[in-house]
Amino acid sequence: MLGLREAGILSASVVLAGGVAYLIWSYGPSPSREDRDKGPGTAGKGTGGEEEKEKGARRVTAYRNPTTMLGLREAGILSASVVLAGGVAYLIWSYGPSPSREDRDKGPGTAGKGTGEEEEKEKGARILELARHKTSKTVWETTPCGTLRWGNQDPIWPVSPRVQAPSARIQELSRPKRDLSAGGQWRKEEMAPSSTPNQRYHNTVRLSTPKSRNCEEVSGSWDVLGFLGFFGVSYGPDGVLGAPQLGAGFSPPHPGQRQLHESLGGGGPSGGRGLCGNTEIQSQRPSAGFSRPENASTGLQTPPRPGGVLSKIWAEKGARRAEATSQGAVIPAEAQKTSDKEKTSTPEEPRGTQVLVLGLEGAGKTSLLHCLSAGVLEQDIEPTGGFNAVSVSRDNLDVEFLEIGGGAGLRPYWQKYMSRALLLVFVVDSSDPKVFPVAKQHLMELLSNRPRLPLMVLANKQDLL
Ligand SMILES: Nc1nc2c(ncn2[C@@H]2O[C@H](COP(=O)(O)OP(=O)(O)OP(=O)(O)O)[C@@H](O)[C@H]2O)c(=O)[nH]1
Ligand SMILES: [Mg+2]
Repeated sequence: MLGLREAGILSASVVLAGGVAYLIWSYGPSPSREDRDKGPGTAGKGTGGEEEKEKGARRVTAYRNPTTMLGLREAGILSASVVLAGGVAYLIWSYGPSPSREDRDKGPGTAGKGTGEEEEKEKGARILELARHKTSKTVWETTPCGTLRWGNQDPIWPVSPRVQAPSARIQELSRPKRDLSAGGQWRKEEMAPSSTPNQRYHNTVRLSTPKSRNCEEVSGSWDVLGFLGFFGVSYGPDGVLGAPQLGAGFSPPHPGQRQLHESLGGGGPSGGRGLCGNTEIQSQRPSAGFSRPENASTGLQTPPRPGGVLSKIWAEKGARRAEATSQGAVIPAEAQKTSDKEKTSTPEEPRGTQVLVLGLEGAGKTSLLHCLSAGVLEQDIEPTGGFNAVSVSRDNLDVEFLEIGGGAGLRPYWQKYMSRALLLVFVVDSSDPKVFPVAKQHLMELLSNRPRLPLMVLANKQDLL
Protein backbone atom coordinates (compact mmCIF):
# COMPACT_ATOMS: atom_id res chain seq x y z
CA MET A 1 0.00 0.00 0.00
CA LEU A 2 2.80 2.34 0.87
CA GLY A 3 4.93 1.08 -2.00
CA LEU A 4 7.56 -0.18 0.45
CA ARG A 5 7.67 -3.70 -0.89
CA GLU A 6 10.21 -2.78 -3.53
CA ALA A 7 12.46 -1.59 -0.71
CA GLY A 8 12.36 -5.07 0.78
CA ILE A 9 9.75 -4.34 3.45
CA LEU A 10 7.49 -7.27 3.66
CA SER A 11 4.97 -5.99 6.12
CA ALA A 12 4.16 -2.68 7.70
CA SER A 13 1.57 -1.34 9.98
CA VAL A 14 0.67 2.01 11.46
CA VAL A 15 0.24 2.16 15.17
CA LEU A 16 -1.30 5.09 16.98
CA ALA A 17 0.15 5.48 20.44
CA GLY A 18 0.17 8.58 22.62
CA GLY A 19 -1.27 10.64 19.88
CA VAL A 20 1.63 9.79 17.58
CA ALA A 21 1.34 7.52 14.60
CA TYR A 22 4.17 5.03 14.24
CA LEU A 23 4.97 3.16 11.11
CA ILE A 24 6.23 -0.28 12.01
CA TRP A 25 7.58 -2.53 9.37
CA SER A 26 9.61 -5.61 8.95
CA TYR A 27 12.22 -6.17 6.29
CA GLY A 28 12.12 -8.90 3.79
CA PRO A 29 14.41 -9.84 0.94
CA SER A 30 15.38 -7.05 -1.37
CA PRO A 31 13.72 -7.02 -4.74
CA SER A 32 15.59 -8.80 -7.42
CA ARG A 33 17.52 -6.84 -9.99
CA GLU A 34 14.88 -7.73 -12.53
CA ASP A 35 12.19 -6.36 -10.29
CA ARG A 36 14.10 -3.16 -9.74
CA ASP A 37 14.70 -2.81 -13.49
CA LYS A 38 11.04 -3.24 -14.03
CA GLY A 39 10.48 -0.32 -11.77
CA PRO A 40 8.40 0.37 -8.70
CA GLY A 41 5.14 -1.37 -8.52
CA THR A 42 6.16 -4.20 -10.71
CA ALA A 43 8.08 -6.07 -8.05
CA GLY A 44 5.92 -8.24 -5.88
CA LYS A 45 3.25 -8.40 -8.39
CA GLY A 46 4.79 -11.04 -10.51
CA THR A 47 5.32 -11.24 -14.19
CA GLY A 48 3.27 -14.29 -14.72
CA GLY A 49 1.17 -16.93 -13.06
CA GLU A 50 4.09 -19.30 -12.54
CA GLU A 51 6.24 -16.65 -11.03
CA GLU A 52 3.50 -15.70 -8.64
CA LYS A 53 3.09 -19.29 -7.65
CA GLU A 54 6.75 -19.62 -7.06
CA LYS A 55 6.87 -16.44 -5.00
CA GLY A 56 3.88 -17.58 -3.00
CA ALA A 57 5.53 -20.86 -2.19
CA ARG A 58 8.72 -19.02 -1.28
CA ARG A 59 6.81 -16.70 1.01
CA VAL A 60 5.16 -19.56 2.79
CA THR A 61 8.59 -21.08 3.44
CA ALA A 62 9.97 -17.72 4.50
CA TYR A 63 7.27 -17.06 7.06
CA ARG A 64 8.13 -20.22 8.84
CA ASN A 65 11.45 -18.67 9.77
CA PRO A 66 11.54 -15.01 10.77
CA THR A 67 15.10 -14.58 9.62
CA THR A 68 14.29 -16.01 6.27
CA MET A 69 11.21 -13.92 6.16
CA LEU A 70 13.11 -10.73 6.84
CA GLY A 71 15.81 -11.71 4.38
CA LEU A 72 18.43 -11.22 7.04
CA ARG A 73 19.86 -14.67 6.85
CA GLU A 74 22.20 -13.67 4.07
CA ALA A 75 23.63 -11.03 6.38
CA GLY A 76 24.47 -13.67 8.92
CA ILE A 77 21.47 -12.94 11.15
CA LEU A 78 20.00 -16.17 12.28
CA SER A 79 16.99 -14.85 14.12
CA ALA A 80 15.31 -11.51 14.40
CA SER A 81 12.13 -10.07 15.75
CA VAL A 82 10.48 -6.70 15.95
CA VAL A 83 9.39 -5.47 19.31
CA LEU A 84 7.22 -2.48 19.91
CA ALA A 85 7.93 -0.76 23.18
CA GLY A 86 7.15 2.78 24.25
CA GLY A 87 5.81 3.53 20.87
CA VAL A 88 9.13 2.60 19.25
CA ALA A 89 9.73 -0.46 17.14
CA TYR A 90 12.95 -2.30 17.91
CA LEU A 91 14.53 -4.80 15.61
CA ILE A 92 16.26 -7.46 17.65
CA TRP A 93 18.45 -10.00 15.99
CA SER A 94 21.21 -12.42 16.65
CA TYR A 95 24.13 -13.07 14.36
CA GLY A 96 24.99 -16.37 12.81
CA PRO A 97 27.50 -17.51 10.25
CA SER A 98 27.96 -15.32 7.27
CA PRO A 99 26.55 -16.55 4.01
CA SER A 100 28.94 -18.44 1.86
CA ARG A 101 30.50 -16.81 -1.16
CA GLU A 102 28.27 -18.90 -3.33
CA ASP A 103 25.20 -17.66 -1.49
CA ARG A 104 26.35 -14.08 -1.83
CA ASP A 105 26.99 -14.59 -5.54
CA LYS A 106 23.60 -16.12 -5.90
CA GLY A 107 22.15 -13.02 -4.35
CA PRO A 108 19.78 -12.28 -1.53
CA GLY A 109 16.93 -14.64 -1.06
CA THR A 110 18.69 -17.65 -2.43
CA ALA A 111 20.81 -18.38 0.65
CA GLY A 112 19.07 -20.11 3.51
CA LYS A 113 16.84 -21.98 1.21
CA GLY A 114 18.65 -24.59 -0.86
CA THR A 115 21.98 -24.85 0.90
CA GLY A 116 20.51 -23.90 4.32
CA GLU A 117 18.06 -26.73 4.19
CA GLU A 118 20.76 -29.14 3.22
CA GLU A 119 22.86 -27.77 6.02
CA GLU A 120 19.99 -28.20 8.43
CA LYS A 121 19.49 -31.70 7.24
CA GLU A 122 23.17 -32.42 7.66
CA LYS A 123 23.12 -30.97 11.18
CA GLY A 124 20.09 -32.97 12.08
CA ALA A 125 21.70 -36.13 10.85
CA ARG A 126 24.81 -35.34 12.88
CA ILE A 127 22.75 -34.71 16.01
CA LEU A 128 20.90 -37.93 15.47
CA GLU A 129 24.16 -39.74 15.05
CA LEU A 130 25.57 -38.25 18.25
CA ALA A 131 22.41 -39.09 20.13
CA ARG A 132 22.50 -42.68 19.08
CA HIS A 133 23.47 -45.17 21.75
CA LYS A 134 27.10 -46.10 21.37
CA THR A 135 28.30 -49.60 21.40
CA SER A 136 30.79 -50.17 24.26
CA LYS A 137 34.38 -50.20 23.20
CA THR A 138 36.22 -53.03 24.77
CA VAL A 139 39.67 -51.93 23.69
CA TRP A 140 40.65 -48.45 22.66
CA GLU A 141 44.02 -48.06 21.17
CA THR A 142 45.38 -44.74 22.36
CA THR A 143 49.08 -45.10 21.83
CA PRO A 144 50.92 -46.27 18.82
CA CYS A 145 53.00 -48.69 20.86
CA GLY A 146 49.98 -50.86 21.55
CA THR A 147 51.02 -51.80 25.09
CA LEU A 148 48.99 -49.15 26.87
CA ARG A 149 45.31 -49.68 26.46
CA TRP A 150 42.29 -48.16 28.05
CA GLY A 151 38.83 -49.52 28.27
CA ASN A 152 37.44 -52.70 29.71
CA GLN A 153 40.54 -54.65 28.97
CA ASP A 154 41.86 -57.15 31.50
CA PRO A 155 45.57 -56.58 32.08
CA ILE A 156 46.71 -53.03 31.55
CA TRP A 157 50.34 -54.07 31.61
CA PRO A 158 51.38 -57.47 30.44
CA VAL A 159 52.55 -59.46 33.46
CA SER A 160 56.21 -60.19 33.27
CA PRO A 161 57.13 -63.86 33.26
CA ARG A 162 59.78 -62.97 35.88
CA VAL A 163 57.03 -62.03 38.28
CA GLN A 164 55.04 -65.13 37.61
CA ALA A 165 58.02 -67.31 38.44
CA PRO A 166 59.81 -66.02 41.57
CA SER A 167 63.54 -66.00 41.42
CA ALA A 168 65.70 -68.34 43.40
CA ARG A 169 66.62 -65.45 45.71
CA ILE A 170 62.96 -64.68 46.48
CA GLN A 171 62.28 -68.33 47.13
CA GLU A 172 65.26 -68.46 49.42
CA LEU A 173 64.06 -65.43 51.35
CA SER A 174 60.60 -66.87 51.68
CA ARG A 175 61.90 -70.02 53.32
CA PRO A 176 61.64 -70.20 57.12
CA LYS A 177 64.78 -69.04 58.78
CA ARG A 178 67.11 -71.29 60.60
CA ASP A 179 65.66 -72.53 63.82
CA LEU A 180 68.15 -72.00 66.59
CA SER A 181 65.92 -73.18 69.35
CA ALA A 182 67.96 -76.34 69.68
CA GLY A 183 70.90 -74.50 71.12
CA GLY A 184 70.11 -70.93 71.91
CA GLN A 185 67.51 -68.36 71.18
CA TRP A 186 68.47 -65.06 69.77
CA ARG A 187 66.36 -62.23 70.98
CA LYS A 188 66.77 -58.74 69.85
CA GLU A 189 65.28 -56.41 72.37
CA GLU A 190 64.70 -52.78 71.98
CA MET A 191 64.76 -50.53 74.94
CA ALA A 192 63.05 -47.20 75.14
CA PRO A 193 65.36 -44.59 76.68
CA SER A 194 62.96 -43.98 79.53
CA SER A 195 62.33 -47.60 80.28
CA THR A 196 63.37 -49.29 83.44
CA PRO A 197 64.97 -52.72 83.45
CA ASN A 198 61.62 -54.30 84.08
CA GLN A 199 60.03 -52.63 81.08
CA ARG A 200 61.38 -54.38 78.07
CA TYR A 201 60.05 -54.60 74.63
CA HIS A 202 60.78 -58.04 73.36
CA ASN A 203 61.00 -58.58 69.72
CA THR A 204 61.99 -62.10 68.94
CA VAL A 205 64.01 -62.35 65.81
CA ARG A 206 65.27 -65.54 64.29
CA LEU A 207 68.69 -65.22 62.87
CA SER A 208 68.85 -65.53 59.16
CA THR A 209 71.75 -67.10 57.42
CA PRO A 210 74.37 -64.44 57.89
CA LYS A 211 76.60 -63.16 55.16
CA SER A 212 79.63 -63.37 57.29
CA ARG A 213 82.98 -64.80 57.81
CA ASN A 214 82.44 -68.44 58.52
CA CYS A 215 83.83 -69.57 61.81
CA GLU A 216 82.88 -73.18 61.42
CA GLU A 217 86.46 -74.20 61.02
CA VAL A 218 87.18 -72.56 64.33
CA SER A 219 84.42 -73.52 66.59
CA GLY A 220 81.82 -75.63 64.91
CA SER A 221 78.99 -74.85 67.24
CA TRP A 222 80.21 -73.05 70.31
CA ASP A 223 80.04 -74.62 73.62
CA VAL A 224 79.37 -71.73 75.92
CA LEU A 225 80.85 -73.55 78.88
CA GLY A 226 83.99 -74.26 77.00
CA PHE A 227 83.99 -70.72 75.78
CA LEU A 228 83.91 -69.25 79.23
CA GLY A 229 86.40 -71.79 80.51
CA PHE A 230 88.73 -70.86 77.71
CA PHE A 231 88.82 -67.28 78.75
CA GLY A 232 89.86 -68.33 82.18
CA VAL A 233 87.25 -66.65 84.33
CA SER A 234 87.51 -68.08 87.77
CA TYR A 235 86.61 -67.47 91.34
CA GLY A 236 88.84 -67.87 94.28
CA PRO A 237 87.53 -69.84 97.22
CA ASP A 238 86.13 -66.66 98.72
CA GLY A 239 84.29 -65.76 95.59
CA VAL A 240 86.74 -63.02 94.61
CA LEU A 241 87.81 -62.98 91.01
CA GLY A 242 91.06 -64.84 90.77
CA ALA A 243 93.91 -64.46 88.38
CA PRO A 244 93.00 -65.38 84.84
CA GLN A 245 93.93 -68.88 83.91
CA LEU A 246 95.41 -69.41 80.54
CA GLY A 247 94.36 -72.33 78.43
CA ALA A 248 97.20 -74.71 77.71
CA GLY A 249 98.85 -74.30 74.37
CA PHE A 250 97.69 -70.76 73.66
CA SER A 251 99.96 -68.47 71.82
CA PRO A 252 101.88 -65.87 73.84
CA PRO A 253 99.91 -62.68 74.36
CA HIS A 254 100.38 -59.85 71.97
CA PRO A 255 102.07 -56.69 73.36
CA GLY A 256 98.85 -54.76 72.74
CA GLN A 257 96.99 -57.31 74.75
CA ARG A 258 99.36 -56.88 77.64
CA GLN A 259 98.95 -53.13 77.35
CA LEU A 260 95.19 -53.52 77.58
CA HIS A 261 95.39 -55.75 80.57
CA GLU A 262 97.75 -53.45 82.41
CA SER A 263 95.57 -50.49 81.51
CA LEU A 264 92.62 -52.22 83.06
CA GLY A 265 94.63 -52.99 86.17
CA GLY A 266 94.98 -56.72 85.63
CA GLY A 267 97.93 -58.76 86.82
CA GLY A 268 98.60 -60.60 83.59
CA PRO A 269 97.32 -61.21 80.13
CA SER A 270 94.37 -63.43 79.59
CA GLY A 271 95.48 -65.13 76.42
CA GLY A 272 93.48 -66.07 73.38
CA ARG A 273 93.36 -64.48 69.98
CA GLY A 274 89.82 -63.38 69.37
CA LEU A 275 86.42 -64.93 69.15
CA CYS A 276 86.54 -66.80 65.94
CA GLY A 277 90.03 -66.51 64.63
CA ASN A 278 92.08 -68.90 66.67
CA THR A 279 92.45 -72.38 65.31
CA GLU A 280 93.94 -73.40 68.63
CA ILE A 281 90.59 -72.90 70.22
CA GLN A 282 89.23 -75.78 68.29
CA SER A 283 92.01 -78.03 69.32
CA GLN A 284 91.70 -77.02 72.92
CA ARG A 285 87.94 -77.03 73.08
CA PRO A 286 86.29 -79.46 70.72
CA SER A 287 82.75 -78.36 70.25
CA ALA A 288 80.09 -79.97 72.36
CA GLY A 289 77.42 -78.02 70.54
CA PHE A 290 74.07 -77.15 71.97
CA SER A 291 72.68 -80.64 71.72
CA ARG A 292 71.19 -82.26 74.77
CA PRO A 293 73.74 -84.21 76.75
CA GLU A 294 73.43 -87.90 77.29
CA ASN A 295 73.23 -87.52 81.02
CA ALA A 296 70.01 -85.63 81.48
CA SER A 297 70.21 -85.71 85.24
CA THR A 298 73.29 -83.53 85.39
CA GLY A 299 72.63 -81.67 82.18
CA LEU A 300 76.32 -81.44 81.47
CA GLN A 301 78.54 -83.95 79.81
CA THR A 302 81.45 -82.91 81.96
CA PRO A 303 81.11 -80.99 85.18
CA PRO A 304 82.49 -77.47 85.10
CA ARG A 305 85.89 -76.80 86.50
CA PRO A 306 85.77 -76.47 90.28
CA GLY A 307 86.16 -72.91 91.45
CA GLY A 308 85.11 -71.38 88.14
CA VAL A 309 82.10 -69.23 87.53
CA LEU A 310 80.30 -72.01 85.76
CA SER A 311 80.61 -74.32 88.68
CA LYS A 312 79.07 -71.54 90.75
CA ILE A 313 76.24 -71.17 88.23
CA TRP A 314 75.79 -74.90 88.21
CA ALA A 315 75.75 -75.15 91.98
CA GLU A 316 73.34 -72.27 92.32
CA LYS A 317 70.98 -73.67 89.74
CA GLY A 318 71.12 -77.05 91.42
CA ALA A 319 70.32 -75.49 94.80
CA ARG A 320 67.43 -73.56 93.34
CA ARG A 321 66.08 -76.56 91.60
CA ALA A 322 66.24 -78.59 94.80
CA GLU A 323 64.57 -75.78 96.70
CA ALA A 324 61.88 -75.41 94.08
CA THR A 325 61.26 -79.13 94.01
CA SER A 326 60.87 -79.26 97.77
CA GLN A 327 58.48 -76.32 97.76
CA GLY A 328 56.55 -77.59 94.78
CA ALA A 329 57.34 -74.47 92.83
CA VAL A 330 58.52 -74.33 89.27
CA ILE A 331 61.81 -72.83 88.37
CA PRO A 332 60.58 -70.14 85.97
CA ALA A 333 58.29 -68.69 88.64
CA GLU A 334 61.19 -68.68 91.01
CA ALA A 335 63.32 -67.02 88.45
CA GLN A 336 60.72 -64.31 88.11
CA LYS A 337 61.14 -63.41 91.75
CA THR A 338 64.85 -63.11 91.40
CA SER A 339 64.81 -59.43 90.65
CA ASP A 340 62.70 -58.73 93.74
CA LYS A 341 65.05 -60.68 95.90
CA GLU A 342 68.00 -58.86 94.46
CA LYS A 343 66.61 -55.54 95.58
CA THR A 344 66.90 -56.65 99.16
CA SER A 345 70.04 -58.72 98.82
CA THR A 346 73.49 -57.35 99.34
CA PRO A 347 75.44 -56.48 96.21
CA GLU A 348 78.10 -59.00 97.16
CA GLU A 349 75.67 -61.87 96.68
CA PRO A 350 74.89 -62.24 93.00
CA ARG A 351 71.59 -64.04 92.49
CA GLY A 352 70.93 -63.80 88.78
CA THR A 353 71.89 -66.07 85.98
CA GLN A 354 72.49 -63.26 83.61
CA VAL A 355 75.85 -62.79 82.02
CA LEU A 356 76.04 -59.11 81.37
CA VAL A 357 78.01 -58.19 78.27
CA LEU A 358 79.11 -54.59 78.35
CA GLY A 359 81.73 -52.50 76.66
CA LEU A 360 82.15 -49.40 74.57
CA GLU A 361 80.49 -49.13 71.19
CA GLY A 362 82.05 -51.21 68.49
CA ALA A 363 83.92 -53.41 70.94
CA GLY A 364 82.27 -56.54 69.60
CA LYS A 365 79.55 -57.41 72.11
CA THR A 366 76.94 -58.27 69.51
CA SER A 367 79.54 -60.24 67.59
CA LEU A 368 80.20 -62.24 70.72
CA LEU A 369 76.52 -63.01 71.10
CA HIS A 370 76.33 -64.00 67.48
CA CYS A 371 79.20 -66.37 67.92
CA LEU A 372 77.50 -67.85 70.94
CA SER A 373 74.18 -68.36 69.23
CA ALA A 374 75.07 -69.10 65.66
CA GLY A 375 78.73 -69.98 65.72
CA VAL A 376 79.50 -67.40 63.09
CA LEU A 377 80.77 -63.86 63.18
CA GLU A 378 78.31 -61.48 61.60
CA GLN A 379 80.09 -58.69 59.79
CA ASP A 380 77.23 -56.39 58.92
CA ILE A 381 76.15 -55.66 62.44
CA GLU A 382 74.38 -52.47 63.26
CA PRO A 383 75.15 -50.66 66.50
CA THR A 384 72.90 -51.87 69.24
CA GLY A 385 70.27 -49.27 70.04
CA GLY A 386 68.92 -51.06 73.09
CA PHE A 387 70.00 -54.48 74.11
CA ASN A 388 70.37 -57.96 72.70
CA ALA A 389 70.06 -61.21 74.51
CA VAL A 390 71.02 -64.78 73.84
CA SER A 391 69.62 -67.54 75.97
CA VAL A 392 71.62 -70.71 76.11
CA SER A 393 69.54 -73.50 77.50
CA ARG A 394 70.67 -76.85 78.68
CA ASP A 395 68.82 -79.27 80.81
CA ASN A 396 69.80 -77.82 84.12
CA LEU A 397 71.20 -74.54 83.14
CA ASP A 398 69.78 -71.45 81.49
CA VAL A 399 72.28 -68.72 80.92
CA GLU A 400 71.24 -65.48 79.39
CA PHE A 401 73.84 -63.31 77.78
CA LEU A 402 72.56 -59.77 77.81
CA GLU A 403 74.27 -57.08 75.80
CA ILE A 404 73.47 -53.45 76.33
CA GLY A 405 74.59 -51.08 73.64
CA GLY A 406 77.83 -49.28 74.29
CA GLY A 407 76.90 -45.91 72.84
CA ALA A 408 77.26 -42.88 75.09
CA GLY A 409 73.48 -42.55 75.37
CA LEU A 410 73.07 -46.11 76.62
CA ARG A 411 75.94 -46.31 79.11
CA PRO A 412 73.84 -44.78 81.95
CA TYR A 413 71.65 -47.89 81.74
CA TRP A 414 74.51 -50.26 82.35
CA GLN A 415 74.45 -49.80 86.09
CA LYS A 416 70.75 -50.73 86.27
CA TYR A 417 71.49 -54.21 85.05
CA MET A 418 74.41 -54.82 87.32
CA SER A 419 72.23 -55.99 90.18
CA ARG A 420 70.95 -58.93 88.14
CA ALA A 421 74.29 -59.92 86.76
CA LEU A 422 76.01 -63.09 87.78
CA LEU A 423 79.00 -62.32 85.67
CA LEU A 424 80.19 -59.27 83.81
CA VAL A 425 81.87 -59.75 80.46
CA PHE A 426 83.49 -56.48 79.59
CA VAL A 427 84.43 -56.39 75.92
CA VAL A 428 87.23 -54.10 74.81
CA ASP A 429 88.42 -53.39 71.31
CA SER A 430 92.05 -54.26 71.90
CA SER A 431 93.08 -52.87 68.55
CA ASP A 432 92.22 -49.34 69.63
CA PRO A 433 94.36 -48.27 72.61
CA LYS A 434 92.84 -44.79 72.57
CA VAL A 435 89.64 -46.10 74.10
CA PHE A 436 91.32 -47.98 76.93
CA PRO A 437 91.14 -45.12 79.47
CA VAL A 438 87.45 -44.55 78.79
CA ALA A 439 86.76 -48.27 78.97
CA LYS A 440 88.67 -48.50 82.24
CA GLN A 441 86.79 -45.59 83.75
CA HIS A 442 83.43 -47.16 82.90
CA LEU A 443 84.51 -50.52 84.17
CA MET A 444 85.61 -49.05 87.49
CA GLU A 445 82.30 -47.24 87.86
CA LEU A 446 80.42 -50.45 87.19
CA LEU A 447 82.43 -52.38 89.76
CA SER A 448 82.15 -49.70 92.41
CA ASN A 449 78.73 -51.05 93.36
CA ARG A 450 79.55 -54.70 92.80
CA PRO A 451 83.21 -55.07 93.68
CA ARG A 452 82.89 -58.83 94.10
CA LEU A 453 81.07 -59.40 90.83
CA PRO A 454 82.94 -61.92 88.71
CA LEU A 455 84.49 -60.15 85.77
CA MET A 456 85.84 -61.26 82.48
CA VAL A 457 87.58 -58.71 80.30
CA LEU A 458 87.44 -59.82 76.73
CA ALA A 459 90.20 -58.33 74.63
CA ASN A 460 88.49 -58.53 71.29
CA LYS A 461 89.72 -57.93 67.76
CA GLN A 462 93.03 -59.57 68.37
CA ASP A 463 93.27 -60.29 64.70
CA LEU A 464 93.76 -56.59 64.02
CA LEU A 465 96.82 -56.26 66.23
N1 LIG B 1 88.30 -57.67 62.88
C1 LIG B 1 87.42 -57.95 63.83
N2 LIG B 1 86.27 -57.27 63.80
C2 LIG B 1 85.40 -57.54 64.77
C3 LIG B 1 85.65 -58.50 65.78
N3 LIG B 1 84.58 -58.53 66.60
C4 LIG B 1 83.69 -57.62 66.11
N4 LIG B 1 84.17 -57.04 65.00
C5 LIG B 1 83.54 -56.01 64.19
O1 LIG B 1 83.41 -54.85 64.96
C6 LIG B 1 82.25 -54.13 64.59
C7 LIG B 1 81.43 -53.78 65.81
O2 LIG B 1 81.01 -54.97 66.41
P1 LIG B 1 79.70 -55.06 67.30
O3 LIG B 1 79.58 -56.46 67.72
O4 LIG B 1 78.56 -54.43 66.63
O5 LIG B 1 80.11 -54.11 68.49
P2 LIG B 1 79.22 -53.78 69.77
O6 LIG B 1 80.10 -53.83 70.95
O7 LIG B 1 78.04 -54.63 69.80
O8 LIG B 1 78.83 -52.27 69.49
P3 LIG B 1 77.56 -51.50 70.04
O9 LIG B 1 76.38 -52.35 69.76
O10 LIG B 1 77.54 -50.21 69.30
O11 LIG B 1 77.76 -51.27 71.50
C8 LIG B 1 81.48 -55.03 63.63
O12 LIG B 1 81.71 -54.56 62.32
C9 LIG B 1 82.14 -56.38 63.81
O13 LIG B 1 82.12 -57.12 62.60
C10 LIG B 1 86.89 -59.21 65.76
O14 LIG B 1 87.22 -60.03 66.58
N5 LIG B 1 87.73 -58.86 64.76
MG1 LIG C 1 76.04 -54.30 69.71
